[in-house]
Amino acid sequence: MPDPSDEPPVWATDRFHLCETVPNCKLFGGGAYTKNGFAYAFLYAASASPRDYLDGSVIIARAPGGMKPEAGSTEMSIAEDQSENFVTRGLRHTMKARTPVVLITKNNNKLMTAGMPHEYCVLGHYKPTHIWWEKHKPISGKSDPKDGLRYRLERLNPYEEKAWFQPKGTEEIFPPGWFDPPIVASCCSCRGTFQQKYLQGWICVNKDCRAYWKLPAPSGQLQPLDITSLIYDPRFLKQKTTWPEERSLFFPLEYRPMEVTEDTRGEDFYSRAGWNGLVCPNCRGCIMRMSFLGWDCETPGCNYQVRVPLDKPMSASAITDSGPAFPLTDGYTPSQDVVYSDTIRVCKQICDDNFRMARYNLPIPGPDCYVVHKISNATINKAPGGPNDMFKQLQCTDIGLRRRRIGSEKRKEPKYTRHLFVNVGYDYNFVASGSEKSVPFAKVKAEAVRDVRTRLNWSTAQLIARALGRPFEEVREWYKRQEFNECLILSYFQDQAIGFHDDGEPGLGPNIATISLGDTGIMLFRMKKTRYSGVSKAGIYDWEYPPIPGCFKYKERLAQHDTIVRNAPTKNKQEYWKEAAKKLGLNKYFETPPVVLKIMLRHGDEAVMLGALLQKYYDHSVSHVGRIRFALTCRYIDPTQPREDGKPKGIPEPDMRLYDGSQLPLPRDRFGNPIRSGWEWEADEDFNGYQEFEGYNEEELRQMAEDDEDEGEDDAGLDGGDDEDF
Ligand SMILES: O=C(O)CCC(=O)C(=O)O
Ligand SMILES: [Fe+2]
Repeated sequence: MPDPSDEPPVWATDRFHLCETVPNCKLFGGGAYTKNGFAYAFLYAASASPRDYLDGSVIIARAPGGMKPEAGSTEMSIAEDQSENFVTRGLRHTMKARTPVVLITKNNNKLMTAGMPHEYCVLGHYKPTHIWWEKHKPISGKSDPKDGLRYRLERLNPYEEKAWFQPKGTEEIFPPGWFDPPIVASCCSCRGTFQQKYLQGWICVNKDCRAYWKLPAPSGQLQPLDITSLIYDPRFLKQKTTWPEERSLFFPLEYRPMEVTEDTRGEDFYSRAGWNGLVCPNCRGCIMRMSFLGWDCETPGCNYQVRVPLDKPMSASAITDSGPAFPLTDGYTPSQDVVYSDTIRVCKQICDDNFRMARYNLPIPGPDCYVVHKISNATINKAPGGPNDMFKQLQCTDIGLRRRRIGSEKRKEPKYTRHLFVNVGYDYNFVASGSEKSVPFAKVKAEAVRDVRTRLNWSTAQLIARALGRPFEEVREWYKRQEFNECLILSYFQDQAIGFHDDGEPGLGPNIATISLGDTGIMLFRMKKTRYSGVSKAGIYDWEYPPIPGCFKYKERLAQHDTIVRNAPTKNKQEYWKEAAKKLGLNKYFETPPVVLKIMLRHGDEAVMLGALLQKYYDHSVSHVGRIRFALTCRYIDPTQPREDGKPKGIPEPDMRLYDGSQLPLPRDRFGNPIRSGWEWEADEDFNGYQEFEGYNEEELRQMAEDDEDEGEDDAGLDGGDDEDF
């Protein structure tokens, strides 16, 4: 294959790099990117169908969909009639609005006449000029021709430059406009006016017309068209379309890069624009913002990098609060949490050690499962080594925060977490594959961050002591056996979030504690889909877990669960479980379970989840409004449980430090007396047993469910929902 004449304007080694760098090109999944009714980008890859066409100025492509491969071949044929969908409609709107689309090619595109130098190359901007219906030879075995849609696109090329992908040393033989203009005629049946597209003759391309795709014969009779030997009319194919003032149209293939000047602050790079990909000025490859430190070109031999100023952090006073919040004072900060479900038992808040502590018991059988929200105040945040110091240190120190690949390293098309993270202490076997090791606590450069697990150990042992009504010192002793030995540090820039997931991996302790820094995190809880609906994706009855209040058909399931499980046969179990689910009418797997609890995590707040079953019954997600949020989450990882890949988990580092949050001066009343409330938790007076869901706000929940969908549910978990805008 000959080399192309020039280098592509932008290229990438994988989709992710491309999608984060080229504007309006979020082709994370399929072959077209549409948004708000417009089609913006198309990926033009492997499968070519008959009559597909490409040269330096024109592309004729078939609309995606309805295709199947021919038996024993990679050639695709139409198996079903296509119908106009949102992509076609989007392209039509784009065409009418005179807005170009970006075309990307993959290096397996069979129509390219020059070898592609990279996996993904941007061909350029194209003007959509025609969309029409055709009849297609159907897939072998089917007799009727099928209807399919075709697009003609013309390279936006106001300066008549040669296409970079034109084979080296060649010219386009017939540049656009070389031939006479296309023949235009109207259909005598439907009156539609169309250009003649094929040399065989003019045909009507209105699918609803009786003359559709038939050749008018001299006798006046309509003849069927032989679809196997069609040739494009060069007058149609190579016509030149001009758009008004297209010489003034300049469509950049990269976002406006953020400039680093003397005035630039670190926080400028937390905004959405601050973590877009860059096009390397040296090699034209796409560079994702993989690191807190900035951008590093990954092309071997190309050392281009952009560094973010780490010495000008965002101050704690610049943190944006989501919604109406109360200014922090030295008093106990009011809560902004919302309990949407009556199934949650809210305990009386305890105010002590400067924290307002709200406890939410979830309706799970067996030992108590609950979430505690510890709401911080100004005294805590400002104390040396406290949240304000941590916030600063996290921004100013290179602690290794990076985005990492998700799933197996071998996966052909890599995916990356959206947010950045680094693991400290024992290895946590989560979704990101990363070959990098966890950083020992002793080696973390930011001191306040190293101390975070000591703080959270104190907090969690305190909470357990309160829950048991036992003295702290006593609880602290046996708690030691399960104290946190791992800390996952996550940073979320603007629009980054963590989708619904649980923290119930095998080998994780029952307690998980997080400290939230920066902008307010919105932590949502909802039942896991299988628990809520009582049935797995595959239709199997959820036999391992008894139903809990708030789940779909709670009463019916509760009444029958034990019997169903008891009567399970030893053979053909799957069939039995499927039948059981069907009988109960459990058909809600694909419905989003309602959010039951919203916790507003402000700067310095802690969220503690207690009880292993909590992770089996509920998922949580966290998003934030604003530019930057850090979450430092500590877990206990059982050293005796093997890691999935058999590698060592790290070096055990018992928590030898001390932290005692009760040493800070307490809020005082106007007579100067310290204020604190009781030691033990009590249920709120008005809790009247578990009920079906009813107390939640429909509108708000729908909104949340929609927001959630935007995040792309497939790879929730630590992926943080990467498929933006899908
Ligand atoms: O961002 C957060 O606060 C939560 C992080 C989390 O859920 C996790 O690390 O598993
Ligand atoms: Fe989590």
